[in-house]
Amino acid sequence: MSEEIAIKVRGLTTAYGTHTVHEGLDLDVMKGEVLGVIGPSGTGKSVLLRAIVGLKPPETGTVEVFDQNVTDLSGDDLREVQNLWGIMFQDGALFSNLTVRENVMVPMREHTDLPEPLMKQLADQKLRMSGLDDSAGPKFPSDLSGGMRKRAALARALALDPPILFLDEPTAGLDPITAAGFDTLVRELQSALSLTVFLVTHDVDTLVATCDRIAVLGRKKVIAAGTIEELRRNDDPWIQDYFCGPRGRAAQAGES
Ligand SMILES: Nc1ncnc2c1ncn2[C@@H]1O[C@H](COP(=O)(O)OP(=O)(O)OP(=O)(O)O)[C@@H](O)[C@H]1O
Repeated sequence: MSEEIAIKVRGLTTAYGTHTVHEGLDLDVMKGEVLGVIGPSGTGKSVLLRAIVGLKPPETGTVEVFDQNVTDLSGDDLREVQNLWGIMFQDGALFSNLTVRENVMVPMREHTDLPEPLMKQLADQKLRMSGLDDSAGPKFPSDLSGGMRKRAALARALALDPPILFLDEPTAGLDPITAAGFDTLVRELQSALSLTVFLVTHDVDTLVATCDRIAVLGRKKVIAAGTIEELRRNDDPWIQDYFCGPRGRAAQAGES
């Protein structure tokens, strides 16, 4: 991790109708870190991710990615900046009518003019990097297990070699062993590719296994950010319950 800021969010306010989700939210994601984003259900973790990547225009505030203000971009400018990140949505969001390999090729088709054979080769490479063997490429998403679908979605997020990866609940719905395998993969890829990772999760095991720092959302803002050790010393009741309640203690025991 460097001291350089990869993503800088300042004064972010988002709303749906009269419902304000974030109000004056500030957040820094440092280059090369895995930042976990946690908080009670409905505090706006997914909306924050969507606001950063331009899918939910904010009411006010700015988002800078590598010093470039991405808040007001549209058209070609937005498309260009989208090459800086890959996104793995909560449900994987694979196209069910495309093979796994074709799914990984979708961002390449949208953002590059690479020849078809090279796209196929690169897609297979991303699938292998994500822990799938060559037999997965020609299959349809429905032919894969939940864990394999998550890996395919990760391969698609990595399709354009982005420096930043957004993961929304990557281990949700996986059994603990498959989830642990996915956590290891994320950490290995982060280290091999020097990725900056923004990871929304409820899974305390995932936080312990993958994250350098954690940001806690609550009361429409980031109420705390730091390492797990730092957050364990925070006296906010939700944070105490999260890290020092039974599940947090179990994860801590697994860590030592
Ligand atoms: N498309 C939408 N239209 C209206 N309200 C929305 C929409 N998307 C999200 N919201 C609202 O924004 C708030 C934050 O939602 P969000 O999904 O970001 O929460 P979250 O912290 O990710 O929750 P969870 O942990 O349950 O996934 C919620 O009150 C939700 O109902």
